[in-house]
Amino acid sequence: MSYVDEVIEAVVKQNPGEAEFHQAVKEVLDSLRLVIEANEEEYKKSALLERLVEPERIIKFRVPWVDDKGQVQVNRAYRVQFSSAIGPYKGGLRLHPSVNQSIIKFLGFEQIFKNSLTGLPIGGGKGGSDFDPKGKSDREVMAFCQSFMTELCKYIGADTDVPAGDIGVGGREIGFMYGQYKRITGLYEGVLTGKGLTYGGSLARTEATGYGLVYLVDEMLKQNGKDIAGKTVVVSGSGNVAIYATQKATQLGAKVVALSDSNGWIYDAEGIDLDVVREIKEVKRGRIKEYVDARPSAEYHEGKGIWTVKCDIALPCATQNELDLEDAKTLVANGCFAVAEGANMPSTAEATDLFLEKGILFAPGKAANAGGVATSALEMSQNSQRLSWTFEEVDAKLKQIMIDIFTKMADAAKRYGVEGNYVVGANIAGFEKVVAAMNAQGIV
Ligand SMILES: NC(=O)C1=CN([C@@H]2O[C@H](COP(=O)(O)OP(=O)(O)OC[C@H]3O[C@@H](n4cnc5c(N)ncnc54)[C@H](O)[C@@H]3O)[C@@H](O)[C@H]2O)C=CC1
Ligand SMILES: O=C(O)CCC(=O)C(=O)O
Repeated sequence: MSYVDEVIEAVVKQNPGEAEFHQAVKEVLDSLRLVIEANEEEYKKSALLERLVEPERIIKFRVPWVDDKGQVQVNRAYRVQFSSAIGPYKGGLRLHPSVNQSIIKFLGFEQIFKNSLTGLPIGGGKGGSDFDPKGKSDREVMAFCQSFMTELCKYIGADTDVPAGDIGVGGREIGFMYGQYKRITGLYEGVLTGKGLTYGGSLARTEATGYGLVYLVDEMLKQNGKDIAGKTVVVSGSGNVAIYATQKATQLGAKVVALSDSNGWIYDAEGIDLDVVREIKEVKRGRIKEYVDARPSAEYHEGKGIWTVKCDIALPCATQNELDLEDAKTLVANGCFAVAEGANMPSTAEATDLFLEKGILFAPGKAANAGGVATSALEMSQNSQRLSWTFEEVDAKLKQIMIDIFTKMADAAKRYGVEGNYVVGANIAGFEKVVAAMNAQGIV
């Protein structure tokens, strides 16, 4: 059995029930076979892969809080500090009822390579809780966030571990968490990113993941003789990433015709009116079906099915495994020629394989959505300098970082004889820097 297969088998055996984590490890290690086989003896001797797939630390804790009826609720929370090889742990916090150790570990593992691809000095981590912010009052969200941070603050810091937002964690939640961190530790430091602009946040961080996704798509299309202008785009989700991906794609001349949430999806043949979506999602915290109240010519469909909408470019921006083999077949049959992942691991392994087999331009999440964490690293730099850069400055850096990420993954794929396979390219390019840092630092 090859070294890669031995490690994959051990990961499955030693982490029972962690399906998403197994999936992420398999996807990464499978695509690294070319590199690993060329260095097998050396990597095996230093147990490089065994160290890479084992988090440095997992913190698991309870979060008690009081709801509006005076009832005490208890949630379970995690922070997975996966790898500090190239910098302090960095990665978001997810608040969603589906959160468990497997999901946080898969996200933390992906984050190692994504953060490496940004070219900035940030390690990999992720956290979250099974708390569901949906339907909770502001006071309940604050009570949860304060209790969550009361425990988490013991393990994080501006130079050790810097969390940020992810599903269910936006400006409101980051504000409550930051206030509690400061109150307990007395430190006014860049311990979280995605902060509000009045207390150390960076301009363009809110937009960064969605904008970065479209900058990368733009570059991928250009390098393949195509143009985003005039193309029809389907974006799934309607949260932070989806909203700003829609905005940037529209600015670059594309037409976004569909968005979704966990209940259903909307189709607007004239192009999504983002003001309506932002009012529903960012102000009212409502459901996407309310869109048709303001735009009666649009359609709302309950349940899954957004990938049946005919498009040139698909941008899955909701959640993991939201796009399966059947969806991929439908997209290809409908003429879709490019897919870029705004979410983390939204395509199943089978769907990804089909896209690659059919020659679809496919940008994996760890490259395509890296603009968010890259801009978080820029927020950390501004906090350290005690300076604030302009929107234009941050946006220009973000754009260059996304172009560089495309170049790195395209070059790595070419170097290993699989030109155009950006899955292999992104994994190799991310892996190389992490391995060099691990080797330089001895057996730790
Ligand atoms: N916010 C950020 O900076 C970054 C986010 N991501 C990833 O992007 C994805 C979306 O995150 P955000 O937009 O930040 O979260 P969000 O909480 O702002 O929005 C999530 C969206 O996904 C939808 N959704 C959740 N579960 C769904 C399901 N089962 N089916 C259909 N829709 C569903 C929600 O209704 C919501 O519209 C996640 O995979 C996240 O890990 C990746 C990089 C950075
Ligand atoms: O901005 C960050 O630190 C985290 C972003 C994130 O969670 C992600 O890239 O998936």
